[in-house]
Amino acid sequence: MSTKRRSSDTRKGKSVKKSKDGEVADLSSDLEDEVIRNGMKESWRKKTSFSHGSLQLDCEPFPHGVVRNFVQNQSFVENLRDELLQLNFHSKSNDLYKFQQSDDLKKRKEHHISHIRSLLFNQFRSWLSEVLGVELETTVDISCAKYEHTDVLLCHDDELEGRRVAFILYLVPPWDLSDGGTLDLYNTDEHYEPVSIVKSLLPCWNTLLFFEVSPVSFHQVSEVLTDEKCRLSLSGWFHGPSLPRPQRYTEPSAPRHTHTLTDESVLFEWVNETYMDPLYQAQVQQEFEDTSEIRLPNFLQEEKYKQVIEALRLAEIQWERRGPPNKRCYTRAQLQNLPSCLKECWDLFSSEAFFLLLSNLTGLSLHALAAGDDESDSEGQEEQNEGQEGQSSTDDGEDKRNNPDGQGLSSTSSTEKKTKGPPVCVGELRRWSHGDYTLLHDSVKREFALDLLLHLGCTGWKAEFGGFTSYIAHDEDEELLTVYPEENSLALVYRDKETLKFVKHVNDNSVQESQQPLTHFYDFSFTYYE
Ligand SMILES: O=C(O)CCC(=O)C(=O)O
Ligand SMILES: [Fe+2]
Repeated sequence: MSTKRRSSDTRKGKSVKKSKDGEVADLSSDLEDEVIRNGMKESWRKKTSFSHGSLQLDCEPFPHGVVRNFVQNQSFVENLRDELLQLNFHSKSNDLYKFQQSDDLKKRKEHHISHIRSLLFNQFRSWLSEVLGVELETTVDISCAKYEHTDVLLCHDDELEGRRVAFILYLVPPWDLSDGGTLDLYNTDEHYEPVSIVKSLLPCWNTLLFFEVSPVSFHQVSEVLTDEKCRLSLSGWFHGPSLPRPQRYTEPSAPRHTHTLTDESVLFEWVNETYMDPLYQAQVQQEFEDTSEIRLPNFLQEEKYKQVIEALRLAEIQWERRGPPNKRCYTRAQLQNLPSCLKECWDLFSSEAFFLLLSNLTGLSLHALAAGDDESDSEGQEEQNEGQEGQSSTDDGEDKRNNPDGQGLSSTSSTEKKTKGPPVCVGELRRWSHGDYTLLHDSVKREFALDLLLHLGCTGWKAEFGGFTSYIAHDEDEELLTVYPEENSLALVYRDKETLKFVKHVNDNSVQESQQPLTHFYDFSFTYYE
């Protein structure tokens, strides 16, 4: 931890600064008012709210403050904005965000940028240190962000070593709720997991917002919906001693099941007969072994496919929302009252016959009858693997799959496999609409797995709508594979322990550009473990 010191420029008096070109920059005079400062200080200590002049403090759902008219001089702020807009911006996109970030501002020499940086990390930092009763360090941590139509920063808590207070100075034109781009604050549950948005703050010209970074400081920048305005901001963190962090909550993993007992007839009823041909299967397996992924178009037979599409539109399906928002946001169908056609499709993916088909298509040992597998048959073992615990056995865990290179989709070559037990699967029928996504997070158990995705109702879906599945290498932002929604096309992807996946945020283009009624699509998402 770096040395904590109160810098010599803590000014109690006037802070007027003359720039080279004569432009003067003063922070709000309310920041120099002792009565207001003491009021803020007292409220922060008691975790109550406070409002006076251009300053406001609220402690729900977590402590945050607002300073309106942060810089007194209009023309300074306008020139600062123009200076920032001249910088190079880089498009940033991953599971959590899509926006543009400027070059590093730490050392920029432009007049207005260096001046605001100095005001923030000297004068304002001293004020904040006093109000919070915390020594904030002189560390400069600041960047400029530009959010335009469909840009977003999903639910996160900002926690990173050293960060104590987050700040954002908004440099936006007049902004309405309908423009999106609000800063949304979440409340949290007993596990310190975010639950729902309880406060939304509209960005406002020359307004500075700050909040304490803590285990509960979950927030998001909601998607920008206007295509006429740019949400420009300066943001960063004041560093200081971190608040104590309880251990992050690890959610229990979904129960996994062994296959259900069925005969082959289910395959001949449902699956395009092309994929039932052993010669064709051998070709698919060859390709899969080379690339660890394959797409099988027109997977369901035409008639069955039509029935499934029709059934997906039935009102009787109960769609439940899945959270928490720092991990996922989409709906899935409850199994109890699934229309019979969808239940049958579900049963197909869970069936013994399908485990065998997958073995033949991929070369993985998902069934004892698969060539090269020397395991005993796992018939009759149903629903016995609850979560991760049920899988351990006294077997040696040796790789018995007949995939010759022994690797999944990966940038590395780790070979460790799941402790041996019978092959198992876990699945969901999901619906993806505007605003839905999944995020990478620590609770995902990293292991070898075969992912199956069957996209439905997505004809006309475009890559720029989001909703695609992205596979990336752990700890690197390297994209390994993207699975775009394709109608009635089965995607199989074998991933290793170092490979993670997420579904990209479904954005406003899906609503604006798609032909009605294509505002959502569906997928059967199953994962199989050898
Ligand atoms: O721009 C905002 O309102 C918040 C930005 C933010 O949360 C961040 O950069 O971490
Ligand atoms: Fe943040």
